[in-house]
Amino acid sequence: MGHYNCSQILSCSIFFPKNCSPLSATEVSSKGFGQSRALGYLFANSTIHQAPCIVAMQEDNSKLRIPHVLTVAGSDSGAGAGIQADLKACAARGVYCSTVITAVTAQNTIGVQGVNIVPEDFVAEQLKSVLSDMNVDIVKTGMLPSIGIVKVLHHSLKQFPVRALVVDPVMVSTSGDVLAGPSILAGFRNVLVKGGDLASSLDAVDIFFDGDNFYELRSPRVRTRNTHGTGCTLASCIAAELAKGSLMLSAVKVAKRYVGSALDYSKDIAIGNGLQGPFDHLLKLKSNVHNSCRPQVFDPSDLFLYAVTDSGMNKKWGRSITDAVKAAIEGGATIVQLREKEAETRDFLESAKACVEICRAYGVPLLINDRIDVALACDADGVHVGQSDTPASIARTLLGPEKIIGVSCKTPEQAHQAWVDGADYIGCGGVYSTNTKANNITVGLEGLKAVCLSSKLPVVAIGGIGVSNARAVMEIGVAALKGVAVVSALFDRESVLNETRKLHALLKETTSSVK
Ligand SMILES: Cc1ncc(COP(=O)(O)OP(=O)(O)O)c(N)n1
Ligand SMILES: Cc1ncsc1CCOP(=O)(O)O
Ligand SMILES: [Mg+2]
Repeated sequence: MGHYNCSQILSCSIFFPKNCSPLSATEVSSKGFGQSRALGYLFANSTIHQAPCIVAMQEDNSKLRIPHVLTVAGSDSGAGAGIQADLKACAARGVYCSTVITAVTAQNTIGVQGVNIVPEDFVAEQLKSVLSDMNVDIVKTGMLPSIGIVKVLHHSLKQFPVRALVVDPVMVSTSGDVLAGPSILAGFRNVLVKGGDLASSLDAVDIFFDGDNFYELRSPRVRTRNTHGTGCTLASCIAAELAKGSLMLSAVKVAKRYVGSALDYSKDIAIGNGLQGPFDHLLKLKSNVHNSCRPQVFDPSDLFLYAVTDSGMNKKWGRSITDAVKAAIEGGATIVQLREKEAETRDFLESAKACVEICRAYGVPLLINDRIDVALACDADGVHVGQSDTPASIARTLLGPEKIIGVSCKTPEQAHQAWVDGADYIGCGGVYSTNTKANNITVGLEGLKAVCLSSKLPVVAIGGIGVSNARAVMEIGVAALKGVAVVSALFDRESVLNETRKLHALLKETTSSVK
């Protein structure tokens, strides 16, 4: 991070709602920035430095106080910018966002086809509704289409002060026209000058001024057409971080990093036919497009033949994890778990990514044993955790609602807790003793049956199971038992394909006779 000297700064002025007095202020006018087009400017009240942290603050022992940003901006029908971008950015950053709409625009990725400005008195009414009731922490402004609306906002903020104001004025249009000169900037203490639109620069360089020092914030430029709404999003994200109690500089840094990640994540998505598309604030669309052939909901029948890998066994037989996984699926495995206890994290991640590709191509879910970080990094379908691993409730929080979570249980109480924690299935065992997990307490068929009878979740049996005893396991005849999970009977063998086929055929036979 570099420092800029004061000869590069011009003065300007603006009000703050808390005291409405002009503060000394600045604008960066270094050569490159002064000549650039479509710069956005963001401002916020420096009093935020004394702000307490309010994230999920408890009020009167019962109410949870949620950080709250009010955005005062225009609606973008294409939902890439404006109010819609602000809502998505705040949601992504975990902050409540209320909205006062100043104008309704008809726009898409091609351009703006129409603008309908909301009457001043109705903007005032919206402001009063929200500010008089909702404990707003930070106000963020976007499109303020008339002096009258600026005055209305000023008046409302005098009546209902907030902790800080983040202003995102449009100074220069994308076409290069100056829409507001330096004089409107007088009074800001904290200023961020965005350099993201300087297309000639390899990096995206912004300059932040906190009233005393200048900081250069540099990140790699993301090459993408999907940049519509980056300014609104950056400003909203700064507002969101401030609402959570961040200091100004860290709020700006987090916001810049968030926008960079969102752009990078969305760089190849295609929405609309125009030159500048929107990006994905929630970092979700790409994976959904990518995974569109994958079932979104866990299907308990996937537990039928559960193949669990073991790197030691694959190494012993001279095969890679990917070859082992492919052979198991071709032999009939209906779900795969990578249980790579010895692997280095980097190697594990690399093979996990390759296995995700393979499993996705076959439409078979892939879970990761123990390692939630690896599951997230390779976008696996879920994880399997044991009683001494990360609790399933935390795994659920980290992985979100769609991923599959399995939990090892030996007792009905553990099975109940797994259900409470948001798990999808239970792995019950060891049913029989096994060298694969030495010193593991076995539950036997009785223990398996007790867990299955009590469980609200589907169950897969594990531990010492193979062709010789899979029938006995399935024949306990309890509806919750959906299949068997197997390590050595598939992978500590010469041919994974043949062993999986044999076990699959046997399970098929068993289930048809049990029915
Ligand atoms: C399907 C399935 N069931 C149980 C386990 C065992 O998990 P855990 O208790 O965490 O033990 P480790 O596998 O980590 O040794 C499992 N992996 N899969
Ligand atoms: C991971 C695990 N959890 C309980 S037993 C077991 C090992 C199962 O391996 P195998 O199928 O070779 O008995
Ligand atoms: Mg474990």
